Amino acid sequence: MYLLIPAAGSGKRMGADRNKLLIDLAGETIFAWTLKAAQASPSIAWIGIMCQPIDRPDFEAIAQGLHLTKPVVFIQGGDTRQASVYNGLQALPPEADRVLIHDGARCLATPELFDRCTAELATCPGLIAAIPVKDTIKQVDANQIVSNTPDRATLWAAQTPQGFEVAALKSCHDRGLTEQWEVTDDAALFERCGLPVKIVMGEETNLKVTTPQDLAIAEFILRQRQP
Ligand SMILES: Nc1ccn([C@@H]2O[C@H](COP(=O)(O)OP(=O)(O)OP(=O)(O)O)[C@@H](O)[C@H]2O)c(=O)n1
Ligand SMILES: C[C@](O)(CO)[C@H](O)COP(=O)(O)O
Repeated sequence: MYLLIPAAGSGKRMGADRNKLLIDLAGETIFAWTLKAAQASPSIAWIGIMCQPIDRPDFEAIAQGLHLTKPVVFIQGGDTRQASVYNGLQALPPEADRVLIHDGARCLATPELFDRCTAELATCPGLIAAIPVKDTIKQVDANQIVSNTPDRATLWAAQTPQGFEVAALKSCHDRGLTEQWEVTDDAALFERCGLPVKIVMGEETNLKVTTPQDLAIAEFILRQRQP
């Protein structure tokens, strides 16, 4: 399976002075933990990393230090996650017919999750890892008044990996560009184009390291995993 890792963000919500993927987390960078999971997943055969030029030397050094056995390609990132994935899709080898996309910031995803998504992607054109929401979710209007309480049984929190047929996702991204859709994940483009997106059970621990609080929680989870 081909894997694209969007890693071209800046980490504004982390409040760091550099890409948050370069922050230390339990002795490794966030980026290194993500790469290690991809390396340990038998189903992943090729890794493309979308990053900003300023971060590339650091990312290359980290990847080199991990002695990865899989081909790793660095790709110019874009101004948004959507643009970074667009660039990643253009850089896939022509023989790539399916692809997994996994946020560099979701550094706690297990190799087993990658493998489950890979296996499932043989059976459908699009999928996302997701978990059922535990909270009661309120929809709120512009005046901060609750307008609706959707049935929780229908609500799932989207994660990555997200996997797709390459040709279909490329045309969804092209349409997104033409129609100026702005989305926060690739599944949203698939959905807007009327294509089905299947759910694969995600992982409670597969959080996206977004804020300093997430960093502390991620550190706790990683320490628990260490023998
Ligand atoms: N222009 C961008 C923006 C984000 N990402 C990547 O998309 C993933 C999810 O984005 P997020 O967690 O929001 O990262 P940042 O954009 O870095 O964070 P923030 O929104 O707080 O600035 C991250 O792995 C991030 O590096 C990307 O490849 N290109
Ligand atoms: C793709 C994603 O990780 C799914 O949960 C998420 O949508 C990334 O979006 P963010 O707005 O950058 O948090």
